[in-house]
Amino acid sequence: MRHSAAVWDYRAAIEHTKDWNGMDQVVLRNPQGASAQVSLHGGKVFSWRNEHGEELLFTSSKGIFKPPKAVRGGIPVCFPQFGNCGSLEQHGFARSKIWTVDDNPPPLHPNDSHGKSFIDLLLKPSEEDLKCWPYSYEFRLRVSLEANGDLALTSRVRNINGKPFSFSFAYHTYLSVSDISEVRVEGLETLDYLDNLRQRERFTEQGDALTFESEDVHFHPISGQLSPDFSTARNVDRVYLSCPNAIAILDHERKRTYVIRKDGLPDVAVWNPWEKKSKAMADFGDEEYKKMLCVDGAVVEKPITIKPGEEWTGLLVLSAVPSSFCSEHFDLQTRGL
Ligand SMILES: O=P(O)(O)OC[C@H]1O[C@@H](O)[C@H](O)[C@@H](O)[C@@H]1O
Repeated sequence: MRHSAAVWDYRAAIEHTKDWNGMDQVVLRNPQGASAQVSLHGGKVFSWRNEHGEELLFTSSKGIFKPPKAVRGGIPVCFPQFGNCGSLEQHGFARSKIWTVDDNPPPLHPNDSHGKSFIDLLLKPSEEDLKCWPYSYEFRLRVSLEANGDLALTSRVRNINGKPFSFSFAYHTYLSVSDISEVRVEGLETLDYLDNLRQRERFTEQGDALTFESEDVHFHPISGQLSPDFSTARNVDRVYLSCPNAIAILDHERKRTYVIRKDGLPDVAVWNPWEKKSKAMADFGDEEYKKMLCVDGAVVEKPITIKPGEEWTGLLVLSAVPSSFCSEHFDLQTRGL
């Protein structure tokens, strides 16, 4: 499929195809050659490639491709529950459902369509679903590949029920990294977080950017204690609260920076299973924890409640840029956005 930038047809840049498991998927392209693959299984972005064809999302080589199991990697949507804080299955049911494509989605504004392609996926509860979560809703997920290669996800959850309902949410974003010990997360300094490895106890992050140590156990430089809130961590399973709307993940070895911008998503979950948990997960390679980091725009601490007829929107925009290009520009954004 060829597209001239001058007559870019954003609807024609969408290809409906099947993944290797025979599951329906949609491929979005931009004029520069970036692409995103979206699977209807789980309503999930499966792959996001830059214009050089480099994959920016992690997918486990041991992923289990058998619905309804969610394949480990990409960007599964956690809804209507994040983690196990509720009566539903871990991370909610949306990630294991088969979504549909809206063939007639609300159009883009003409000024906003240049070089962009997008798809709207829909999830509505079946009779069976209503038995385990008795609320009627319409979930519209717009996945959009921008002219500059950014990936934008917009979730709209509408209450079409007779009474209010509450939910938590996350874009469970598996970023691909060169080596976890080369990665630094900026934007979470000094924030409070709930530590899932310590019964969701609340801690405060130190002033340094979050890094991930590969070998030795680290001690707090002042107290000398092995400190849970020391900003160098190994296995991490935390929910940072009331975060800024831009977070940067710097991969020094690859000289690439991921920037996450978000709106309507106050919290940020950070997860790396590290060695022991990796070995315990059937759908994850023993060493694969070195190649990924989950950084999720999320709503966890204070669930969203929407009344009948109301709609909630959560926006996430992912960029992957050379670190040299990003540093100064992002520095201003994290502090001032
Ligand atoms: O194995 P799952 O259900 O995909 O979850 C992966 C991880 O997801 C993280 O968001 C959770 O905080 C972790 O506790 C969990 O282990």
